[in-house]
Amino acid sequence: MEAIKAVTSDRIVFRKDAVTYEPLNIYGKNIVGTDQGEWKRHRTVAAPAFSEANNALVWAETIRIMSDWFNQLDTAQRAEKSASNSLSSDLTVEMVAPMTQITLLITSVAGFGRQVSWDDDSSDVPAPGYALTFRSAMIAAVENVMFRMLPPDWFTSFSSVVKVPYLSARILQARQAFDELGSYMLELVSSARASVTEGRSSASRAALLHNLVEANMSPEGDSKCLSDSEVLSNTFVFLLAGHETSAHTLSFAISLLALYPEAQGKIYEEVRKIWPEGDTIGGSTSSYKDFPQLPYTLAFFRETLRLFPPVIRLPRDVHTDVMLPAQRLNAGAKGSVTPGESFSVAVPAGSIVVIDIWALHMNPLYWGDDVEDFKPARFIDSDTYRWPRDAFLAFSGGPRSCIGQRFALTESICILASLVHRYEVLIPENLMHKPFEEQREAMLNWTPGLTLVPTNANVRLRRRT
Ligand code: HEM
Repeated sequence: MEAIKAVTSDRIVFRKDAVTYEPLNIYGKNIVGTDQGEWKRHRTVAAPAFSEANNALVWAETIRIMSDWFNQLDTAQRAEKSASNSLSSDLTVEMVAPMTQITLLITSVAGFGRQVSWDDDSSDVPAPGYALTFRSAMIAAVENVMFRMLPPDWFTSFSSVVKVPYLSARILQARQAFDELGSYMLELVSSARASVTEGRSSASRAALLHNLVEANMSPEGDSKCLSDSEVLSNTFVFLLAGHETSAHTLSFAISLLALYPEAQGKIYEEVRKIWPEGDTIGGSTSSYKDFPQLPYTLAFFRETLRLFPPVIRLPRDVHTDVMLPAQRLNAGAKGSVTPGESFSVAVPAGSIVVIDIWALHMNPLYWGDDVEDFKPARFIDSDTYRWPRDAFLAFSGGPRSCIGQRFALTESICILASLVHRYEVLIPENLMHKPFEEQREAMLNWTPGLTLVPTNANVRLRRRT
């Protein structure tokens, strides 16, 4: 743990390999694809954009989007019931797709300042001069990002002349989506600038893009300023960095709700205190001030992140010869460990060190002998216990830690609370009569991708009210 702290806190000696992330600079330089002084310029402007006003917007939009989704589920449920003549009103839902859509739609408003509805609205036609609506351009850009990042420009031009099956279509789709999203975003930058200059208030005032534009206009010297293309490049990487990480963790969390009904019951108890039964998710009264009233829901989400961190390893390039502190562990009975001798490891410049987040999260020295168990309460402090902050690295640590941590926690807690308020989350029918271990293994199955990808996040939803 000491070595990890040394690595994450020193961004001069231990550097992110910016070259790997350079393809992300599609619209211009941004916080993810830069390092050192260049990165600092982006981070200084970006940090204040993740303000409390932005968190309040995230909460309000999450409530709106969840209500839209619940209406969709009601329609699906009615259709299924009449088609099958079934008495059961349960609905089986695969969670990765809706969670991906929900987190994208939240970022559309709280990131870009563009409110979009759950459905592809047929009356929502592309703006003059565009082939795609803002919503379609955003979704197509995210879905085709690899086809925009990886092929060199000459190959993209070549694809429009010589058709390579499948590949040409995806590359051209990606090009169109990115071009159109870029144009939409430039319009949003201009309109945000106009609203700041004219002191106009607008619905999108707390959106990240608006905040970046405003911070960029403050008279604090040019060195801090980002160009328009850098503003939109940053807003786009917020969308990329934020939606899959959150969507996949939420999908695991929802499977865990079904697997651990007692923990789900505690969330329901907590939620009922702030949103009485029958109330539409918090009614019109719910706001970001509800967040601190949901400590167990937050602990539940953190425990999900401990067991399923979306980013499992972080590599860093070592730029100077350095000594790192280390400690041997003595293995005890039944997987327990005790601290052993401390020593130092010499790490020469030119090495790569890899922070193993998952191993840290599964170390019994910090989390106890029940480290494998799902126990949200381990994230709740008491008079005699403080959960080990330095042993939890899902959002990384130090200066390059996740800038969107509070954004992610705000949307995720609101999503879990509103879901549990409306539905009882249950094991799907095909696993209902299997032993617990088999259910757990099936529902929490994953495959490696850019993040941990849940492969079987199906649950049954039963309306409570
Ligand atoms: C559960 C959700 C999330 C998790 C687990 C997560 C995790 C992480 C981790 C581990 C890093 C460090 C990556 C590295 O050093 O290579 C990171 C960086 C970052 N995250 Fe997140 N993230 C989440 C959600 C979000 C959201 C919602 C946003 C934006 C709205 C966001 C924006 C970013 C950005 C811009 C960086 C780069 C920061 C920098 O280099 O200064 N993340 N995130």
